[in-house]
Amino acid sequence: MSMLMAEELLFFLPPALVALFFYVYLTKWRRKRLNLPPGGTGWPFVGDTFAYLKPHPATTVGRFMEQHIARHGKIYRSNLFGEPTIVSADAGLNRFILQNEGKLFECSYPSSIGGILGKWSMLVQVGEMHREMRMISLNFMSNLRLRSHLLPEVERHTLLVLRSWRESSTFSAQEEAKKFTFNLMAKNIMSMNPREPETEKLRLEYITFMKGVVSAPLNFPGTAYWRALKSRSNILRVIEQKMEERIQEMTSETEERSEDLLGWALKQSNLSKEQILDLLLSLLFAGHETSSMALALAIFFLEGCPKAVRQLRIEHREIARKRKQRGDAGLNWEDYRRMEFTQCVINETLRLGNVVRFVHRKVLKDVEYQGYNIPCGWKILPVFAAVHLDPSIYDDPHGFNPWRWQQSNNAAAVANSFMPYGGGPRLCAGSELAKLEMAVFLHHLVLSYTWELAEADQAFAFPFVEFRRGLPIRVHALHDT
Ligand code: HEM
Repeated sequence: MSMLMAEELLFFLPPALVALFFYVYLTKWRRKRLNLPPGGTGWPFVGDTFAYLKPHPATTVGRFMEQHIARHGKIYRSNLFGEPTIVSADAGLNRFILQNEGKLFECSYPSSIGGILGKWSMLVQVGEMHREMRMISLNFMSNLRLRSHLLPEVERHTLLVLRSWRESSTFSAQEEAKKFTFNLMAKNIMSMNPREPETEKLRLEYITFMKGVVSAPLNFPGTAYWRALKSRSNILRVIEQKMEERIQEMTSETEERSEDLLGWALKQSNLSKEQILDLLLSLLFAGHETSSMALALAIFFLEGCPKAVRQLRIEHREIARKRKQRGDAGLNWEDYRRMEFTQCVINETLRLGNVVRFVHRKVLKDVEYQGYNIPCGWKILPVFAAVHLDPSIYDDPHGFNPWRWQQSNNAAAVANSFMPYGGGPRLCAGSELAKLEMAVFLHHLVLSYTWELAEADQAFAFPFVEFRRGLPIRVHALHDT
């Protein structure tokens, strides 16, 4: 038997080697003929992945990116995540990539993300299924629902967090921001109430889960990925139980429950149970990590910019005065629309903090851009952070300057380059909710407290953005408001 195998091997090996030789030769020959963007391939197998992902301050692009842009320009080639990759720090190319989603390029996240978020997750789905899930999410966060339902909910959850802070106490602002956004999403997705043991248990489970989303997909006991997969099962069990309860209750549904996404998806969509589970899980993920980090970054940047806090306080005192005159207990949509300087603070926070630094795409067809060939099958990364910190677009790009959004001299260039929520057919489905959350939270924060850093801290891109020490702050209540 083994003799036979050896003979077979001898028979097949030479043609296989010849085929391999031609494959390598043809690939090289094709590459030589193509005008690929400048760059290199880095180390065997891993390429430049580790250098690219090396943690760096969130308000910078990191040394790897800086050096590569200086050496090769804003579009360069590399080898990242095990694939030949084009990296783009070019505003025009980034926009072109996102707007041609499904035609020339397609969303393509590493297998670790798909494994953890699930094969039906909206972030990894493409085509028809993505469109259906996107429609459900957009309906759920429609303008009408934002005004009528989500605004009061956001305010209620803001006050729950802010009223739990004790005078002169020190705590992690990042943790508080995460609690706020998680509880808001859990309530609106599945009608889970803050502070209840099952909500708190789910939140803690989610922290382990999150660590796996960004870890290497090594599935054996003890790894972050393995633990995250376990957390995924535990989280799904909770969501599944909620779903079963809901199906039972469908006939005698209360008014409040019919407002949540779970009820909506069960009633209005043709999705299977498995698909709804992954949809809810990924919305919990997309809607919680990003906006909480944006909020923590705003608290951090504002602490270093007392002039902006003073201006915010003036804006929000005026809004509070008008609300009082009306005799309203809470904010209404007109109040929110008046938060103009607040929107500048939010924009500047997203520009400088870059919560989502880049997105993953693959090339579906050979593309030519600015004379460069971008080959089909390659990975391509539009890096928003590099554009947002580009000195040729933003003056003093590393400084926190919310006023730049009031009087921009190069308004058109800025408008075309500012993409914190991505763009095209996959533009963030929760961008309006995220802005609302931040604005309402900042409203009550500046009216109720002053704050200072209890310990020096800095946000780092790991590449997910996080404060090393959790952003410890000390607060003092303002009694005059
Ligand atoms: C400041 C906060 C936020 C930032 C910076 C942000 C950023 C982004 C970005 C850049 C994308 C595009 C990903 C890609 O193209 O591959 C995205 C997608 C998405 N975001 Fe957000 N996001 C934020 C808040 C939220 C919130 C509060 C929700 C609410 C649930 C949400 C839900 C989603 C969903 C569902 C998608 C997928 C859209 C699709 O594929 O069609 N995001 N977000």
